Amino acid sequence: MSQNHPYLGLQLPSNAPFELKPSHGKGWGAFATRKIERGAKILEEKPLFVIRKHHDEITEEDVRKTFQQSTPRGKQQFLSLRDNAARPFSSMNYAFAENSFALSDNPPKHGLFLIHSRFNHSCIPNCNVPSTNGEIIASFATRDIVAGEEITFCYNTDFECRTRGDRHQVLRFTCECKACLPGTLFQQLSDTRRTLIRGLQYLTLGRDLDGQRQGSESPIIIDSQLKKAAENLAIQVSARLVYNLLVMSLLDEEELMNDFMIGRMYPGILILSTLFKTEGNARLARLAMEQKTWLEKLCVAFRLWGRGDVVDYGIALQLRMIHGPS
Ligand SMILES: C[S@@+](CC[C@H](N)C(=O)[O-])C[C@H]1O[C@@H](n2cnc3c(N)ncnc32)[C@H](O)[C@@H]1O
Repeated sequence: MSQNHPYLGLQLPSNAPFELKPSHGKGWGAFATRKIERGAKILEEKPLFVIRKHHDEITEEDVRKTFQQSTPRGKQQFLSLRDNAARPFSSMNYAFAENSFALSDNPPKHGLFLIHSRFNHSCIPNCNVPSTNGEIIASFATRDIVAGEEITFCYNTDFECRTRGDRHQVLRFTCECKACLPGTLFQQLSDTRRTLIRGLQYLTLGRDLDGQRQGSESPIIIDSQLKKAAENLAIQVSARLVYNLLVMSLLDEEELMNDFMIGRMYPGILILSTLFKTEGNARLARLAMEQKTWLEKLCVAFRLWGRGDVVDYGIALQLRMIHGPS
């Protein structure tokens, strides 16, 4: 059946390091045809077409109109899309939603991408969420990928803070990656690590994933005084550094540490480590950051635990200015 599947008509770049083929239990997917080194570009792709609206405002009529304006080849490629490689999509709007990526929020812009949309999801992926540059999107290997391995990215940006059950509710399919396989030690630890990361994020940002405060019915932080201190952005700089390094160590254990994650988190941690004004604290923070691994940095930073610094009050003031009044 896969010999005459419409996806075989999708044109890959001549140097693409992957092929499209059936992926067990996941429709079709992209599989490496040779070793792809960490950091290497996997695919750069232009959209088949673009719709300039917020995704929840895009209608069947919008997609139909844009489709009508496409070239005959574009039309044929759009019509070759299948709902998880099986049946034709029930509507053009649904086909667009399942095969598009946001290009910008302001002004809103979504592009339909034929090839990147064939990449399946993993909660421990080996590829970044395709990054945008104008209307072009690109994906890179976040670790070495061996020939034959499936190329995956994580469909949601906050999954490092969500447990398996939580993730599956959002995904609407059952992921079977290493972090999702029930009955394994890794999976149990994964849920614990991701819950801890969510709590540590609450402690440093004073807000939950959705930007909200937790009600008492969702006790990620059960110590009410600590929760209040977090919400008032009054957590000491020493504790902030420890919480941040603990997040990095947990991400490392979870196999989610990669150049994109480092790029997102490290600059803030580095700034934090230079804020200490008390000499002994400043020395310890420097020593922590000089260590090689995240765990080693964390172990040294633990020696700062509970040590107040003259900068604590100033940081709270600055953060309140950034985050607004609590
Ligand atoms: C954007 S498509 C990915 C390509 C799709 N497999 C295909 O054949 O066209 C997203 C759909 O693929 C399936 N999928 C993606 N990742 C999956 C996973 N880890 N486990 C099971 N199904 C998955 C789901 O049906 C999902 O709605």
